[in-house]
Amino acid sequence: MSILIENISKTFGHFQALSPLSLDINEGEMIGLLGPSGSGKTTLLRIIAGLEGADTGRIQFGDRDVTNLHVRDRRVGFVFQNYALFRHMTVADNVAFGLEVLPRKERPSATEIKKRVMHLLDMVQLSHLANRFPSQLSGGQKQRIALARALATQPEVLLLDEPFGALDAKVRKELRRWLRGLHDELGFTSVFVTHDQEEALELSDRVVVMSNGNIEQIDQPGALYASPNSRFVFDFLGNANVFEGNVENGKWHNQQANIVLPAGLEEKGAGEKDGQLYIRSHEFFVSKEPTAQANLPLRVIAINPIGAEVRLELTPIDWQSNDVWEIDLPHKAFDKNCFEKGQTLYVTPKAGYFFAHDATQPVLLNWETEKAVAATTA
Ligand SMILES: Nc1ncnc2c1ncn2[C@@H]1O[C@H](COP(=O)(O)OP(=O)(O)OP(=O)(O)O)[C@@H](O)[C@H]1O
Repeated sequence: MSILIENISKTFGHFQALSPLSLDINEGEMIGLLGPSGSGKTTLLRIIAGLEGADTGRIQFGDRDVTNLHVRDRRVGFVFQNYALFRHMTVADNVAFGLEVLPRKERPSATEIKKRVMHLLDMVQLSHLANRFPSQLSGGQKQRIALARALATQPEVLLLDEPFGALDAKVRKELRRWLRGLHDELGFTSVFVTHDQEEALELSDRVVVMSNGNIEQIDQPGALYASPNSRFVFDFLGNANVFEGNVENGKWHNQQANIVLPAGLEEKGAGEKDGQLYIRSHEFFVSKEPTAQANLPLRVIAINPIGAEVRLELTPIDWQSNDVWEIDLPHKAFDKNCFEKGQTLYVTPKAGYFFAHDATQPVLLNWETEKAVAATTA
């Protein structure tokens, strides 16, 4: 079922929670609504569900205009963060609930309901727990039951609000994979809310990045990461380090630190301009001396092994940055250099994005190919 959202807006009192926004969701697509707290994700999801009315605009499911339809007539499935299972009902009764409350003429027979519940429990691989009560389940199991319950009435649209928010990292990951598999197998259309960028990038066909009640960018995960169209998206999607630079003699300077401008900036209209360089945490060389390309001294304040990499937290020496810098190194590179807390090191960017103070579009920089190219935007 495709979903068309057209000029939807919402205010609470004087507060504009959603500015008029539009979004086209294809049948069978999985869409992640990603954004910081308060950006309007849940409000948008609730409006799609019919749990909240919009002030303006129109919503269509396939050919059906559902703008003024009651939640129960929209035929969507919901899953919320806090499971919301009925505590006094067994797992099987929880899953059957949506079917039991259907009007008599739509309700399947008792035998059919039983069969469907067992099938759903098989699908979420929990049929052996059919007679347990929610209090006897783990968080991950409860959430899978909540999903089975949401799917019982065979909705064509599934809406999920931080479905895995309350679970630990490992279970989250497993459930993510499992949900994606189920989505592909059953072919429903899903919209889920998350503030976890990894979750959004891993699970979604397209990600909708929101801030302050607006849609900042809509794109496939790879494209979003490679071509953020604003500082906000860049910042939100990946541990960016920001270098504020003023141009002098072919370099960006910040007090004692400097970075050589890459070739090609002029053609892109960003030559000899002051602005900010955004550099992701893995886009650096590190060394014990400055290089011909950059003199960026930093002091190591923390060393944290994170999976396959080591994250160094660093503060600038004799130059200014508002944030702690983070650099991710493969273990090999880290071991070779034997970095220690308190030590001074130098970083040299390999690639980054340049946002000139007077420009709206970023320029993609690549010192390795000595090029600056216009970042493609959605
Ligand atoms: N019923 C309400 N009455 C008043 N303000 C509300 C109401 N619901 C939401 N808001 C406000 O609207 C804004 C958007 O809220 P929303 O819950 O959609 O954000 P969110 O992006 O889902 O945030 P979170 O990730 O924290 O859940 C917030 O500033 C919130 O305080």
